[in-house]
Amino acid sequence: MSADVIDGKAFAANIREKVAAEVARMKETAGVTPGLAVVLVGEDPASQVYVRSKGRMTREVGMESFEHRLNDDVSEQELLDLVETLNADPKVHGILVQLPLPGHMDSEKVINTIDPRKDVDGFHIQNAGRLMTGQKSMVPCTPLGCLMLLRDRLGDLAGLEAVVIGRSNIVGKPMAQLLLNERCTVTITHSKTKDLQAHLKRADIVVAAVGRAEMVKGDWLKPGACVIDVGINRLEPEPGKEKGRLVGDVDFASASEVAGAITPVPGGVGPMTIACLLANTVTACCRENGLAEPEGLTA
Ligand SMILES: NC(=O)C1=CN([C@@H]2O[C@H](COP(=O)(O)OP(=O)(O)OC[C@H]3O[C@@H](n4cnc5c(N)ncnc54)[C@H](OP(=O)(O)O)[C@@H]3O)[C@@H](O)[C@H]2O)C=CC1
Ligand SMILES: Nc1nc(=O)c2c([nH]1)NC[C@@H]1CN(c3ccc(C(=O)N[C@@H](CCC(=O)O)C(=O)O)cc3)C=[N+]21
Ligand SMILES: [Mg+2]
Repeated sequence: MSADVIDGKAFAANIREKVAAEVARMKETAGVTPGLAVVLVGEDPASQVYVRSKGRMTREVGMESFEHRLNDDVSEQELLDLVETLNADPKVHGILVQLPLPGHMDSEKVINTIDPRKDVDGFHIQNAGRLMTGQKSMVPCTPLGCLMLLRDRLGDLAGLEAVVIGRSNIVGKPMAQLLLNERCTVTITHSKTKDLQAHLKRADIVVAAVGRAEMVKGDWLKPGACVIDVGINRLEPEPGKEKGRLVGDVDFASASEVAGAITPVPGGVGPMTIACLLANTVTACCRENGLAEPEGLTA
């Protein structure tokens, strides 16, 4: 193996330490405690684990955590009412509504009901528009975490060729926008892209956000490329095992023979997403209270 393995877990722990120090300072100097509300609709076990670990880490950095669990047969109006209540609650500085929502709900409407100043996911149309036009915004957590890892590894990204695989509103598009803001030359690829491998062969930076287990192979990559694997895919369990292994969208074994650096799954982008969610909550709370924003926690 030639690639350096990027330790997202350690990097994320470092960010959470910075967040914790900031939270302590805010309590002491301004008497405010940042609060994060997480809304989970339905009983999906994987989502419940994710919400629990977010809640634990929120409390570990000294912030307040508010968890709201609704049955999946709740009406859209009841969810909208809860969002409005959280918008009006001065103890809540960040609101995350876990996606995907049940099919009978209009996710766009729910997201756009969140007060954009409390939209720590950065999914509200105002935040997406602000990011696109270079105005101060809340930046989506997963792309922000990826950017932090890339900057740490590569320094100035200007002029580098970046290929983003996937064009979702929550990962691919904001990721591409952040890389463009860094003045990379950015290509966004997707399921209708004709020759993905031809694009990847030129890429100094690859961000894979597809949702297809181990799709990207090592011989598709430019030697020395920096590979950020966003995918979270659960394989079928091996015989006698209850749970399948967690893998990314990149075939780690072959890719690590060719890449210069690569994030593992688990232990790469996932922990960064949670750390950036906490960082965004601190940022939102500082803005709300007219406090100086900490360095190094935003894009
Ligand atoms: N680590 C973390 O913190 C997070 C991880 N994830 C994970 O990241 C992955 C992507 O998530 P998300 O963006 O929400 O997924 P979506 O399903 O919304 O988007 C997937 C994208 O991949 C594209 N795609 C599908 N098949 C191919 C293919 N064969 N070649 C090229 N592109 C393809 C799709 O193209 P098209 O648009 O044409 O259909 C689409 O744009 C998932 O595994 C998810 O679990 C997500 C969020 C956070
Ligand atoms: N409104 C909203 N915002 C999101 O940011 C959001 C969402 N909905 N819905 C689901 C996806 C997925 N996502 C993950 C975040 C962290 C890990 C994570 O911490 N993963 C760990 C390990 C997980 C494990 O071992 O089970 C890791 O990769 O090391 C995974 C997945 C955020 N998402
Ligand atoms: Mg996110």
